[in-house]
Amino acid sequence: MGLNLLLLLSNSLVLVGILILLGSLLTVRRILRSFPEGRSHKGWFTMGCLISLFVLGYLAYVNIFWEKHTQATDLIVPGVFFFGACFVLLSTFLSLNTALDIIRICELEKESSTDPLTGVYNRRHMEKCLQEEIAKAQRYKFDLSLLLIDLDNFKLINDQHGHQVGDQVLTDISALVLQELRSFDVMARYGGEEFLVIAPNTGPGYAHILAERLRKRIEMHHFFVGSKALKIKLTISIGVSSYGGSITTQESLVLRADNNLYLAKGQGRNKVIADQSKYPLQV
Ligand SMILES: Nc1nc2c(ncn2[C@@H]2O[C@H](COP(=O)(O)OP(=O)(O)OP(=O)(O)O)[C@@H](O)[C@H]2O)c(=O)[nH]1
Repeated sequence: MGLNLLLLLSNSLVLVGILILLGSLLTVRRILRSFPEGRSHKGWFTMGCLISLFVLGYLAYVNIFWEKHTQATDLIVPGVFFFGACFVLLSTFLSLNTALDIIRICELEKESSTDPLTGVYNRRHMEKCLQEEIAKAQRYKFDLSLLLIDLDNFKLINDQHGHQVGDQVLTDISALVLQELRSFDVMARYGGEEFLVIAPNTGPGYAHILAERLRKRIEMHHFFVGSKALKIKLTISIGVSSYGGSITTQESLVLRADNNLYLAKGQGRNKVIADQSKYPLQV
């Protein structure tokens, strides 16, 4: 191999290697933008610094050995540099794709478990959570309560102010209720204007207190909707049920909460009826 060709080849391998490393840095930048702050973020930042150091090393190498490659074996180091850079690019590229795939899967999972209007969980996800909580209550003898919340005379809001205002009220109510719950409580939209709260580690007494707190919070609230000029008052009724006795299944828990909600509506609305044995379960 001629000397000029040897020099051209060895220097090109290192220079192209530098370009490939710069390409990897761009990929690392995209990964950093995709990840929230945290351990992975710090790890990828370190990776970016290391790649930058590699670039400096490659530049120093070309600078020192620009005309010093005289035999075929001198191609080994530039070759290792080149394939090393390819390896870094491939690793970062595959990591980026994996990260984007994971983000997409998380988004799909979130979409499939949340209600698009209010952002709280949907009924499907609620049923899954409830099943898990019942299993825990059975196994570890934990308390468990359900709160079935229904907006009072909500049809009137839709009829008087329109469906869009009704939607806004539903969204605001979800946010208000969520503010009152603990992080491990689960709130789901159970139906049109019905919400269900799963309260783990919560017995009948505290569930009743929680439901009363929610009822009062909504009663005191002024809903400003539309152009904010529209001030709406609204109340909710809540049926509460608690795990224990004959109520040990998903169906019986929901049915008891539903029966209690029915009683609350019957007693004039804006009311909480908690699980009490004096009300027989009506199937
Ligand atoms: N805006 C809006 N309205 C909804 C939605 N889902 C259900 N609704 C309305 O909720 C209303 C429920 O009416 P009803 O079942 O008669 O209950 P209510 O008027 O709240 O009366 P009570 O429950 O007996 O106090 C209906 O007008 C539905 O159209 C929704 O996603 N958006």
